[in-house]
Amino acid sequence: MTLELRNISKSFPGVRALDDVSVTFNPGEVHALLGENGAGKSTLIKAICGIQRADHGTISLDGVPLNLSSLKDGMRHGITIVNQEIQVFSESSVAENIMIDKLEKYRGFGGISWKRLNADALEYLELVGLEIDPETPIGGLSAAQKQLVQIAKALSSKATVILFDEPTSSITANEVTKLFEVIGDLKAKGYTLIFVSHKLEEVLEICDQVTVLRDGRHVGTRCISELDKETIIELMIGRKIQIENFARLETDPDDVVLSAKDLSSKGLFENASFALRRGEVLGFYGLVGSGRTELAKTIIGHFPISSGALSVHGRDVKVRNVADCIKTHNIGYVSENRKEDGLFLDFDIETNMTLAIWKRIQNPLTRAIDVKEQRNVANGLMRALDVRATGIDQRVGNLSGGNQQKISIAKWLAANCDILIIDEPSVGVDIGAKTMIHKLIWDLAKVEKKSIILISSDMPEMISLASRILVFKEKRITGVVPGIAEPGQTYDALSRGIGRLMA
Ligand SMILES: Nc1ncnc2c1ncn2[C@@H]1O[C@H](COP(=O)(O)OP(=O)(O)OP(=O)(O)O)[C@@H](O)[C@H]1O
Repeated sequence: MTLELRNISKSFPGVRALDDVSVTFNPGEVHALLGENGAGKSTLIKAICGIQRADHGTISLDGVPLNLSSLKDGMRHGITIVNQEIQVFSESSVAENIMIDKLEKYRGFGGISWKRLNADALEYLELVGLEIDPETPIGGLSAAQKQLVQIAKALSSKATVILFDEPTSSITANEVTKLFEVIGDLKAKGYTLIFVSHKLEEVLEICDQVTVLRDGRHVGTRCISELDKETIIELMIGRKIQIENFARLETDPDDVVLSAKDLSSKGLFENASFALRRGEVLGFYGLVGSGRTELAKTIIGHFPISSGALSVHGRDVKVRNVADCIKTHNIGYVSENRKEDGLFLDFDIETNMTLAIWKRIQNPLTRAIDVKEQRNVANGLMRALDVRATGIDQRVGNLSGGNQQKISIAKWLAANCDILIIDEPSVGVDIGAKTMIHKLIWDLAKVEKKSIILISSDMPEMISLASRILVFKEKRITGVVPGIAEPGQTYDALSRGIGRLMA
């Protein structure tokens, strides 16, 4: 079906999130919706799905105007969303998740006919190429499998418009290939598909049309054949950006700031040994659940050490908790899960950015915060990271996802830690900000001689930034590969090397 948006506008206090946006999404096409962090993509998606009403404008399907008041309402009209924060009922079966809104159809005198329900669910699972028993509890599925279940659910609900909101942010390369096959299949069947992503290589691979938003305005809609990566970036940010090739970081193998020897945390990872040098970016690469984040969280005292040793600046330590980690050992941790343990969403930008340095900017006698210093630090970081907000007093919960990520990183930059663990720094972050964050990380190591552990499942990010890459698989470190700045290394050879260690 043809989805037509005409003159859509939406404002929040102090922000015009969408300004007179008109776009047409055609059936049988994958249509990318792109823009920098805060450009208005989520706001537009929410209006299309019925989650949040626009202030002005019309949305129509095959010429019939819609007046959607909820997500459920959108689904009744065949509009559905597959998103990264996957909403499934984890205790229940795959089949129940697919059929949750259609249970009445299977109710008879003897209650629900599970046999019929499971058989129907199986048909939809087959349509998305997912070979699993419909009675499998959904909680144990991988993120990619859960996403396919969401697509199966959309098909069972007779959806005609499917929106994908950054669907590849936490899935593996093989799973991306599979997802793209399913999307290709849906396209061939005439579904109207909207694809939101910051990964431009993927957009070039699977999309037919590209719509770019900038500061809430529709900059243009172009056919993919007219575009390349550079042109898309220019449309998105209004200028060209320089993608850096980072030079080699000179480090001394004997100048170790943090090391682990046969470190284990029961059930989370086993026998991890590594040494982090001063002025180095050490990569932890692996899939979600491979042990990389669990190891990082053990270093900062979030999980207990069950055996082995951890030492900081040559001394064996027992980090008691996260507060002890920053206070005693000067180790900071930028969490991958910003909403849960990175940020205080109800507080403003200034407070969040300076949380880790309150002690430093407090008057030792009166304990009053030096407000001027606090403002200076926050404003400086806003500029350095190009945070898009109305000001440092804006509530963090009202920022776009990418801008929240920048605040989370800024908080630890302000803390000036010797050792910084950064987990998935660029998930949900636009290409301009990603480049900026990469440069910041590299500068911290090169110029300020900070030692960084970089955790990422983004292979290009890992290869371009890390000096050495530890590869994790099934709770163990399976090997180490050098960084691309080492003499004679190429991207393809390194990515093959990493692939072998993960096989
Ligand atoms: N509930 C809200 N209250 C106040 N402002 C909001 C609210 N929701 C969004 N905004 C603002 O609207 C603008 C558009 O945000 P939106 O989330 O649509 O951007 P986006 O393009 O999806 O960004 P990202 O790529 O970072 O997810 C931003 O300036 C954001 O701060």
